[in-house]
Amino acid sequence: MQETRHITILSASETGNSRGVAEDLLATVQPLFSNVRLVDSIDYECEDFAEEDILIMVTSTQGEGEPPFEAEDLYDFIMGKDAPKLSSMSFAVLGLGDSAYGESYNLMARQFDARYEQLGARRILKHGECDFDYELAAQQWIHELMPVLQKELRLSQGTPQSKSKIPADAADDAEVTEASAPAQDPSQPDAQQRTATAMHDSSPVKPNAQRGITQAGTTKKNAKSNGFQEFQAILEARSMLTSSTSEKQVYSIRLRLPSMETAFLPGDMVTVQYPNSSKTVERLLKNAFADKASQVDARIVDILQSSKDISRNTPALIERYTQYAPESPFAGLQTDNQVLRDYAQTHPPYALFQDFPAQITPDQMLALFTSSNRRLYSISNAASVSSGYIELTVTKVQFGFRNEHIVGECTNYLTSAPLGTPITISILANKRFRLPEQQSSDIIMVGLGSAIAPYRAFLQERALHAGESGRNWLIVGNRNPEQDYLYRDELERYLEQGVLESLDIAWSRYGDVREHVQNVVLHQARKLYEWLESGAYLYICGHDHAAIASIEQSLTRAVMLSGRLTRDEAESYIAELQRTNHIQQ
Ligand SMILES: Cc1cc2nc3c(=O)[nH]c(=O)nc-3n(C[C@H](O)[C@H](O)[C@H](O)COP(=O)(O)O)c2cc1C
Repeated sequence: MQETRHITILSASETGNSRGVAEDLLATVQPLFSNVRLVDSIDYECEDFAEEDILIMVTSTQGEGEPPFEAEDLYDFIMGKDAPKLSSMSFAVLGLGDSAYGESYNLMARQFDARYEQLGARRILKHGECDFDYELAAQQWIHELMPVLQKELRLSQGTPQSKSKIPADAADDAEVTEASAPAQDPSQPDAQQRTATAMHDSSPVKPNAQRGITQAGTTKKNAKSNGFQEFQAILEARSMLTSSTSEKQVYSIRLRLPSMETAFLPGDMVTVQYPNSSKTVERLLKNAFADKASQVDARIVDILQSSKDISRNTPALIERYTQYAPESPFAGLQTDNQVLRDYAQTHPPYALFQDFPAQITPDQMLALFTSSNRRLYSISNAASVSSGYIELTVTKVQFGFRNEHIVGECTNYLTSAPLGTPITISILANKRFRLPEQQSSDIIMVGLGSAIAPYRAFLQERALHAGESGRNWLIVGNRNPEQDYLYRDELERYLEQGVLESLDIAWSRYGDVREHVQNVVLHQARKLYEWLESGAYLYICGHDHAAIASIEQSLTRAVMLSGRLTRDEAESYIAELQRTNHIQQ
């Protein structure tokens, strides 16, 4: 072993997934080569780049194609003009992302990979791109990396067995993943989360230990999940926020926390573990095994029901399935292929078995599903006002697919489980979605539908400090004021009390006037620009990517009009506000 050689595993993670993969990589490399260290991006000294020998980076992509919070400084440094030459460094990059994000899918992995090469470093392995259900793909990439590293370091040992587990084989290897979707999108069945745009906290990252929760990615794994701690909360109360005549059913859900788990901040999120309904499991088995479905081993049925995400389709799932259905049109396609992505977006997993029947065993079928049964929601209350419980704003997901009535498994669970049911959750600190450090700063909150959830927490917190807080302006969209006015009483009270300086609601299905949030942004261009000019923080939040893109376009237009700027100037203006965390999108 040549002691002069050294490996740095650099982890850039926000919710702990990449950190977990980096830990697995460390555990795999260490038995062969001891001169290896694992560093979180937040702790990385950028001048060390010049000294690196072999750098293996595991990074997720966050926001809309942004680095994880902890890697922002590192990103700015390495992308900046003062980045050092890296001609003596060898590198490989593994990315974790979610193909639902379209063009920004694994953007960080691609950018870091390209940049290291541009700075003169030598790539030893093609960068990897893992999707939503990243675990298996990450293991495969590590498996490819090991012989390359051995060759690089001229090690003679055989490839060690990875110490990390192959998720599909384990019933309890739960990994938090997230999904969200509009109700009509069968691929992403449980809506509401992906508050895709988030406020950066301009303050340094603070350990969450004192808040009684585990900060993702900086603490040891617990037995079940990477990076964060799960515990049981009790389903305490549930009420409908929409009227009985509304097409959508939106609920307020209250979960009582155990006494030690009360700390969270406005903007934080929660993962919810749900059981799949027996109907969903039966439908899957029926489509996979036809009249032999009833003979499938009870163990497999139990794992499918209690531990797997079997309702969200992904390109990676289709790719795995294609090995059993080589005649399918997806054979040979990469996971970034648009045909594959489109199918994943519009078909639940069981449709694969319907459309491209394959000879597959129950164990093989089980191994297709690598993601665990968890969904992510924004917390809609502030702990400072209502400690001891969290509230969620949950739209019940339901849609028709080929004459079947499909319900989102998690939203169905949350909206129908009996009160008193213990529900396994974990709280995730969301450092990208924070109120400004200066209470006196104004805030503008732009959101769609149930994405009002984190803003409700913001408003509760700001109301508490009403005298010292800056102005609050809420711009939200929903369908119909008579049926879909979420938190009406609270918002009207805040208006009366002056907590809300302005409230604009765009009703998209009300009479002849069909208003959308992007129109409101344009109509209010001047006021919006004035607020931004005076230092306001702007939050944009929602899970409908097309609508968010329209809001962004309106924002650019609003800045052009009110600031009398060219498009380029307006885009630079917005980019600067994003850089300084005054806008997150
Ligand atoms: C708010 C939010 C924004 C995200 N944005 C992107 C994105 O733009 N592109 C992408 O490929 N994945 C995106 N993802 C998916 C994450 O990269 C993925 O969940 C990853 O496993 C997270 O890894 P981490 O826990 O190490 O941060 C996003 C996830 C969240 C919660």
